[in-house]
Parts: sequence; C-alpha cells; structure tokens
Amino acid sequence: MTLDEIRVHIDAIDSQLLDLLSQRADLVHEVGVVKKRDGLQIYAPEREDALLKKLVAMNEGRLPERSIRAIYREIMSAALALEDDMKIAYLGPEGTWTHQAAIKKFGHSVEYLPQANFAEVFDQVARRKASYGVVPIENSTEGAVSHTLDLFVDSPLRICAQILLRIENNLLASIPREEIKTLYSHPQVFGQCKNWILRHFPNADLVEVSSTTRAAQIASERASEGAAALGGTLAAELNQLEIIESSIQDRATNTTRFLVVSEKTCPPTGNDRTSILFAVRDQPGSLVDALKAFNAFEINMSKIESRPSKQKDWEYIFYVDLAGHCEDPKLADALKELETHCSLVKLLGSYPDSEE
Ligand SMILES: C=C(O[C@@H]1C=C(C(=O)O)C=C[C@H]1O)C(=O)O
Repeated sequence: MTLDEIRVHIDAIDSQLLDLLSQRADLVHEVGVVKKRDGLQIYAPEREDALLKKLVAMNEGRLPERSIRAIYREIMSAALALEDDMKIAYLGPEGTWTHQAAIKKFGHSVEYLPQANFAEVFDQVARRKASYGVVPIENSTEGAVSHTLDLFVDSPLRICAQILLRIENNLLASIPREEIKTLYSHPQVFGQCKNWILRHFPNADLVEVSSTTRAAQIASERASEGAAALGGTLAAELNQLEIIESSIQDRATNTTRFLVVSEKTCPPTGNDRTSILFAVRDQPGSLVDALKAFNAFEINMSKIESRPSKQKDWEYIFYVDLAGHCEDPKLADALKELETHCSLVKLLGSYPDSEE
C-alpha cells in the first residue's frame, strides 16, 4: 500500500473511533444521571480498576499495557469531565508531584484546583468545593508524610483510591552547574536525594520550600544569585529551566504513594487495602494486645506508623494498613476485636490495592 492508501484506512478507523467514543459518552452520561438520582459517587475507582484490568488482559494487538492504560485513562477522564461538578483539589502549585499523580488518576479533561497546603486540600473536599482531593502519604525512600497522617485524625473524609507514582528528581537551573550556590526544594525531595547532594554539592546551602514548583520558580527568579532547584520535569517546563542532571534520587525505584480522599470510601474489588488509625489505652502491653487482633484473624498488616496524639505528651496514634476490605467478614471481626483494646479506632477507608 502507498502512504496515501494507508492514510485513507487510518482516517476511516478514526471516524469509526470518534463515533464509538460519542456513543460511549452518551452511555456514561446516562450512568451519571442514574448515579445522581441514587445519590452515588460519580467517580467509581473500583469500576475503573476492573475495566483497565479487563482491557489489558483482552488486548491482543501491538499496543503495550502502558499505552492501553494511558489511552483509557483519558477516555475515562473525558467521561468524568461530562459531570460539571468534577473538580480535583491537590497540593499545588501546578507542576508538583501531587499534580502529576492526580493527572495519572483523573486524566487531563477534569478541572484541577491547586491548594497551598494539605489542610486546604482536605478542607476544599469537606466543604464540597472539590469532589476529590489528592495528597501524598508515603515515599519508598523517605517514609511517611506526617502532615497527611495528622490531618486524618479530625477529618470526616475517607480514602477511596491510591496512586503509585515513580518519582524521578532532577537538578533544574537556568545557570551552568559551576555557578550553583543554593539548592531549593521540598524537604521530602532533599531526603530522597541526600547522598547525591553530599557527593555533588557538599557546600551548597539547602533551602526548604513548600513545593518543588515553588523551588523551580525561585531557581528561575534568583538565577543570578546561584539558585537551582530539585524537582520534576513538569516544574522545569513551567519555569523554563534546563535539566542539568536527571534522575538524581538515591534509589532508582523511588516511588510515592498518594491517596484520593472524598466523602465516601470504595466498594470491594477482591484486591483491596484498608487504612485505619487507632489509639491504645495507656497501660502495659496494650499495643501488643491491639496488634494481636490482626494475628488472631489472619489479617496481613502491611504498614504501621505512629504519630504523637497532640492531646497528651508521649501518647500516640497508630496508622495501620491492612490487606482486605472492611466489608470482608474476617477483617470486620478483627476491627471489632481491636476496638476492645483501644480508646479510639477510626476507619479511614478501603480501596483497590492497585499498583498504578
Ligand atoms: C461510567 C461510570 O462512571 C465513571 C466513568 C467510567 C468510565 O468512563 O468508564 C468508569 C467509572 C466511573 O469513574 C461507571 O461507573 O460505570
């Protein structure tokens, strides 16, 4: 076939695709009408998860899994954007890792509302100015994001989904490497690049700022003073900075887990994770007794963090992630047992334990 002939075929397929996408949009709109009538959440992470898995398994063509997921992410994003109240609050400004994580989950068609801090993200969702909020919860190198953990204590919001994002940090500047005197970044990113900084910039001043995007803005504004930033490529693009060195994080597989918070949690999918927080009574052996509840019901505990209760010195709140859904009978029984040993147990949510 000649180039022109092949293009005639492509044009015909595109016209069919467009027609099918319009038909799909009509059906999704109908789903939206039914959901609103029945008071259900428009975004259904469990359905999206199942759909993506099924499509990847069905795929027999030459497109890799990554591409199928990316294409369908945007098709579903366009569907969500048909609902006028679909707004996603995230830790801003534009270009942060949280922004990139939010786009990975919700695509490019929905509206995003950048927020100044974690508390504002929670607040916007609680006040229904945003339907969903995206916040980081832990990094595979640096550990927990304690700010986010603390906010769950008093918040009425629930977790409905998680997002895993590989974090590749870069040295960003508009000046040559030799002129760099000060590095700006978010404290989490300094932690992720500790060894690289010691090796390459042992004498530089490190200045912590609220986000990697803010760091990139400063690197652009104060270039003449020797400013550079550590951050992602989106932050570089938005501030016209060069990538002086890429992938500078100490661990190549550096990954951050983000949470999607909303008014409701998510129904079971068969592969779920449950997050809870609890406080034990101030008496000997109380933490051991509490944890025995999971052992007794054979519940796999994948993570535990502790934070000061902020009510009384040396009193702690524990954050635990469990395998399973809170509606699974075994997990429900374990939580009931846990309550008998604790002064507080709060279910933060059950959601698909996706690897994406
Ligand atoms: C259409 C639905 O609502 C939303 C849109 C989806 C889609 O475009 O396929 C999937 C799940 C929901 O986030 C649904 O729940 O079926």
